Amino acid sequence: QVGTIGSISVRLCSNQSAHSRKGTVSTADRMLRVLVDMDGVLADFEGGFLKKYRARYPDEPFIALDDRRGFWVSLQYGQLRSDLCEKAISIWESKGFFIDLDPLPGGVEAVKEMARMDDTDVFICTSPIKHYKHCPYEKYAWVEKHLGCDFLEQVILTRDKTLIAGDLLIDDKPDIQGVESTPAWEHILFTACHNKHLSIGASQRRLLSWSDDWRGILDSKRK
Ligand SMILES: Cc1cn([C@H]2C[C@H](OP(=O)(O)O)[C@@H](CO)O2)c(=O)[nH]c1=O
Ligand SMILES: [Mg+2]
Repeated sequence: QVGTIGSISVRLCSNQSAHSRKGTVSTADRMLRVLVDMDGVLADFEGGFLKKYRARYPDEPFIALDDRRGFWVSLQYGQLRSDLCEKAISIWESKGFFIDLDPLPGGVEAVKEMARMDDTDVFICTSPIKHYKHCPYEKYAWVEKHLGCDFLEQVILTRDKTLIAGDLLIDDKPDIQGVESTPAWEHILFTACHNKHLSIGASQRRLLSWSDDWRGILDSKRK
Protein backbone atom coordinates (compact mmCIF):
# COMPACT_ATOMS: atom_id res chain seq x y z
CA GLN A 1 0.00 0.00 0.00
CA VAL A 2 1.21 3.53 -0.73
CA GLY A 3 0.03 6.74 0.93
CA THR A 4 1.26 10.33 1.15
CA ILE A 5 2.15 12.63 4.03
CA GLY A 6 2.57 16.10 2.53
CA SER A 7 4.86 15.58 -0.43
CA ILE A 8 6.41 12.43 1.03
CA SER A 9 5.10 9.14 -0.25
CA VAL A 10 5.08 6.39 2.36
CA ARG A 11 4.43 2.69 2.29
CA LEU A 12 1.67 1.73 4.69
CA CYS A 13 2.43 -1.33 6.80
CA SER A 14 0.05 -3.98 7.97
CA ASN A 15 -1.04 -3.79 11.58
CA GLN A 16 0.26 -7.23 12.44
CA SER A 17 2.30 -7.13 15.65
CA ALA A 18 5.25 -9.19 16.80
CA HIS A 19 3.01 -11.09 19.18
CA SER A 20 0.62 -12.17 16.48
CA ARG A 21 3.59 -13.36 14.43
CA LYS A 22 5.37 -15.32 17.15
CA GLY A 23 2.82 -16.36 19.71
CA THR A 24 0.64 -14.97 22.41
CA VAL A 25 1.35 -12.90 25.48
CA SER A 26 1.19 -16.05 27.63
CA THR A 27 4.33 -17.45 25.94
CA ALA A 28 6.25 -14.21 26.37
CA ASP A 29 7.97 -15.40 29.55
CA ARG A 30 9.98 -18.05 27.70
CA MET A 31 10.91 -15.77 24.83
CA LEU A 32 14.45 -14.42 24.86
CA ARG A 33 14.17 -10.66 24.53
CA VAL A 34 17.11 -8.97 22.83
CA LEU A 35 17.43 -5.19 22.76
CA VAL A 36 19.73 -3.95 20.02
CA ASP A 37 21.05 -0.39 20.05
CA MET A 38 21.08 1.57 16.81
CA ASP A 39 23.87 4.19 16.53
CA GLY A 40 27.28 2.55 16.80
CA VAL A 41 25.75 -0.95 16.56
CA LEU A 42 23.50 -1.02 13.47
CA ALA A 43 24.13 2.46 12.02
CA ASP A 44 27.58 4.00 11.54
CA PHE A 45 27.24 7.19 13.61
CA GLU A 46 31.01 7.79 13.91
CA GLY A 47 31.76 7.25 10.20
CA GLY A 48 28.75 9.31 9.14
CA PHE A 49 29.73 12.11 11.51
CA LEU A 50 33.33 12.33 10.29
CA LYS A 51 32.30 12.33 6.63
CA LYS A 52 29.79 15.17 7.06
CA TYR A 53 31.99 17.15 9.49
CA ARG A 54 34.91 17.15 7.03
CA ALA A 55 32.63 18.10 4.13
CA ARG A 56 31.12 21.02 6.08
CA TYR A 57 34.29 22.21 7.82
CA PRO A 58 37.10 21.26 5.41
CA ASP A 59 39.59 23.71 6.94
CA GLU A 60 39.05 22.69 10.57
CA PRO A 61 41.00 20.02 12.44
CA PHE A 62 39.30 16.67 12.91
CA ILE A 63 39.80 13.49 14.91
CA ALA A 64 40.50 10.34 12.90
CA LEU A 65 38.36 7.38 13.95
CA ASP A 66 41.45 5.60 15.24
CA ASP A 67 42.10 8.50 17.61
CA ARG A 68 38.58 8.70 19.01
CA ARG A 69 38.37 8.28 22.77
CA GLY A 70 35.28 8.57 24.93
CA PHE A 71 31.63 8.12 23.95
CA TRP A 72 30.73 11.77 23.36
CA VAL A 73 32.10 13.08 20.07
CA SER A 74 31.47 16.74 20.98
CA LEU A 75 33.47 16.39 24.20
CA GLN A 76 36.63 15.28 22.40
CA TYR A 77 36.17 17.93 19.68
CA GLY A 78 35.73 20.54 22.41
CA GLN A 79 39.02 19.42 23.95
CA LEU A 80 40.72 19.82 20.58
CA ARG A 81 39.48 23.43 20.38
CA SER A 82 36.56 24.78 22.36
CA ASP A 83 34.50 26.09 19.40
CA LEU A 84 34.63 22.70 17.67
CA CYS A 85 32.16 21.31 20.22
CA GLU A 86 29.33 23.38 18.68
CA LYS A 87 30.48 22.56 15.17
CA ALA A 88 30.34 18.85 15.95
CA ILE A 89 26.83 19.17 17.41
CA SER A 90 25.68 21.04 14.29
CA ILE A 91 26.39 17.91 12.24
CA TRP A 92 24.02 15.47 13.98
CA GLU A 93 21.40 18.18 14.49
CA SER A 94 21.20 18.67 10.70
CA LYS A 95 18.43 17.26 8.55
CA GLY A 96 19.50 14.06 6.88
CA PHE A 97 22.22 13.05 9.34
CA PHE A 98 20.51 10.02 10.87
CA ILE A 99 18.77 8.73 7.74
CA ASP A 100 22.01 8.91 5.75
CA LEU A 101 24.01 6.72 8.17
CA ASP A 102 25.40 3.60 6.52
CA PRO A 103 24.59 0.25 8.11
CA LEU A 104 27.52 -1.30 10.02
CA PRO A 105 28.70 -4.58 8.47
CA GLY A 106 26.48 -7.56 9.25
CA GLY A 107 24.12 -5.73 11.63
CA VAL A 108 20.99 -5.67 9.52
CA GLU A 109 21.46 -9.34 8.58
CA ALA A 110 22.03 -10.34 12.22
CA VAL A 111 18.91 -8.56 13.44
CA LYS A 112 16.82 -10.12 10.66
CA GLU A 113 18.17 -13.55 11.59
CA MET A 114 17.36 -12.96 15.29
CA ALA A 115 13.82 -11.99 14.35
CA ARG A 116 13.40 -15.30 12.52
CA MET A 117 14.72 -17.36 15.46
CA ASP A 118 12.32 -19.39 17.55
CA ASP A 119 11.65 -18.13 21.07
CA THR A 120 13.38 -14.82 20.33
CA ASP A 121 11.99 -11.31 20.31
CA VAL A 122 14.25 -8.55 19.05
CA PHE A 123 13.72 -4.85 19.61
CA ILE A 124 15.74 -1.89 18.43
CA CYS A 125 16.30 0.25 21.51
CA THR A 126 17.63 3.67 20.66
CA SER A 127 17.87 7.12 22.23
CA PRO A 128 16.88 10.17 20.18
CA ILE A 129 18.87 13.38 20.58
CA LYS A 130 16.97 16.17 22.34
CA HIS A 131 17.00 18.31 19.20
CA TYR A 132 13.93 16.39 17.99
CA LYS A 133 13.21 18.10 14.67
CA HIS A 134 14.73 15.38 12.48
CA CYS A 135 16.21 12.57 14.60
CA PRO A 136 13.15 10.58 15.78
CA TYR A 137 11.56 10.68 12.31
CA GLU A 138 14.81 9.68 10.63
CA LYS A 139 15.45 6.82 13.05
CA TYR A 140 12.09 5.29 12.08
CA ALA A 141 12.80 5.99 8.41
CA TRP A 142 16.20 4.25 8.72
CA VAL A 143 14.59 1.15 10.17
CA GLU A 144 11.99 1.08 7.41
CA LYS A 145 14.67 1.58 4.75
CA HIS A 146 17.06 -1.11 5.97
CA LEU A 147 14.85 -3.60 7.84
CA GLY A 148 11.45 -3.11 6.26
CA CYS A 149 8.26 -1.53 7.49
CA ASP A 150 7.16 -4.53 9.58
CA PHE A 151 10.22 -3.87 11.75
CA LEU A 152 8.81 -0.48 12.83
CA GLU A 153 6.77 -2.53 15.31
CA GLN A 154 10.04 -3.39 17.09
CA VAL A 155 11.36 0.15 17.60
CA ILE A 156 11.71 1.52 21.14
CA LEU A 157 12.73 5.19 21.40
CA THR A 158 13.77 6.12 24.90
CA ARG A 159 16.27 8.37 26.61
CA ASP A 160 16.39 5.89 29.52
CA LYS A 161 17.19 2.31 28.49
CA THR A 162 17.29 1.12 32.13
CA LEU A 163 13.48 1.24 32.13
CA ILE A 164 13.20 -1.28 29.30
CA ALA A 165 13.02 -4.93 30.36
CA GLY A 166 15.02 -7.41 28.29
CA ASP A 167 17.52 -10.25 28.66
CA LEU A 168 20.27 -8.58 26.65
CA LEU A 169 21.10 -5.04 25.57
CA ILE A 170 23.74 -4.88 22.84
CA ASP A 171 25.04 -1.31 22.99
CA ASP A 172 28.27 0.59 22.25
CA LYS A 173 27.91 3.02 25.19
CA PRO A 174 30.12 1.81 28.05
CA ASP A 175 28.01 3.22 30.90
CA ILE A 176 24.26 2.93 30.49
CA GLN A 177 22.53 4.63 33.36
CA GLY A 178 19.07 5.81 34.26
CA VAL A 179 16.47 5.82 36.99
CA GLU A 180 16.47 2.01 37.32
CA SER A 181 19.61 1.02 39.25
CA THR A 182 19.24 -2.70 38.48
CA PRO A 183 18.14 -3.01 34.84
CA ALA A 184 16.74 -6.38 33.78
CA TRP A 185 19.19 -6.80 30.90
CA GLU A 186 22.82 -7.83 30.70
CA HIS A 187 24.70 -5.15 28.80
CA ILE A 188 26.88 -6.54 26.02
CA LEU A 189 29.37 -3.84 25.03
CA PHE A 190 29.52 -3.59 21.24
CA THR A 191 33.03 -2.59 20.21
CA ALA A 192 33.34 0.80 18.51
CA CYS A 193 36.25 3.15 17.74
CA HIS A 194 35.55 5.17 20.90
CA ASN A 195 35.45 2.20 23.33
CA LYS A 196 37.92 -0.32 21.92
CA HIS A 197 40.75 0.75 24.25
CA LEU A 198 38.64 0.58 27.40
CA SER A 199 39.32 -2.19 29.84
CA ILE A 200 36.04 -3.52 31.10
CA GLY A 201 35.08 -5.42 34.22
CA ALA A 202 35.76 -9.16 34.40
CA SER A 203 32.05 -9.90 34.34
CA GLN A 204 31.25 -7.70 31.34
CA ARG A 205 31.05 -9.24 27.89
CA ARG A 206 31.86 -7.65 24.55
CA LEU A 207 30.67 -8.26 21.04
CA LEU A 208 33.63 -7.28 18.85
CA SER A 209 31.52 -6.92 15.70
CA TRP A 210 28.62 -8.69 14.01
CA SER A 211 31.14 -11.33 12.82
CA ASP A 212 31.70 -12.21 16.47
CA ASP A 213 29.65 -14.98 18.14
CA TRP A 214 26.38 -13.15 18.80
CA ARG A 215 24.43 -16.42 18.44
CA GLY A 216 26.48 -17.90 21.32
CA ILE A 217 25.70 -14.88 23.50
CA LEU A 218 21.96 -15.27 22.84
CA ASP A 219 22.15 -19.01 23.55
CA SER A 220 23.95 -18.36 26.86
CA LYS A 221 20.86 -16.48 28.07
CA ARG A 222 18.24 -19.03 27.00
CA LYS A 223 16.47 -20.88 29.79
C1 LIG B 1 25.97 13.00 20.73
C2 LIG B 1 26.18 11.57 20.39
C3 LIG B 1 25.11 10.76 20.13
N1 LIG B 1 25.31 9.46 19.83
C4 LIG B 1 24.15 8.60 19.55
C5 LIG B 1 23.75 7.74 20.70
C6 LIG B 1 22.25 7.70 20.63
O1 LIG B 1 21.79 6.68 19.77
P1 LIG B 1 21.72 5.13 20.14
O2 LIG B 1 20.96 5.01 21.42
O3 LIG B 1 21.01 4.52 18.98
O4 LIG B 1 23.12 4.64 20.23
C7 LIG B 1 21.89 9.01 19.98
C8 LIG B 1 21.45 10.08 20.97
O5 LIG B 1 22.42 10.33 21.92
O6 LIG B 1 23.02 9.40 19.24
C9 LIG B 1 26.56 8.91 19.76
O7 LIG B 1 26.71 7.71 19.49
N2 LIG B 1 27.64 9.71 20.02
C10 LIG B 1 27.50 11.02 20.33
O8 LIG B 1 28.51 11.71 20.57
MG1 LIG C 1 24.79 3.49 20.43
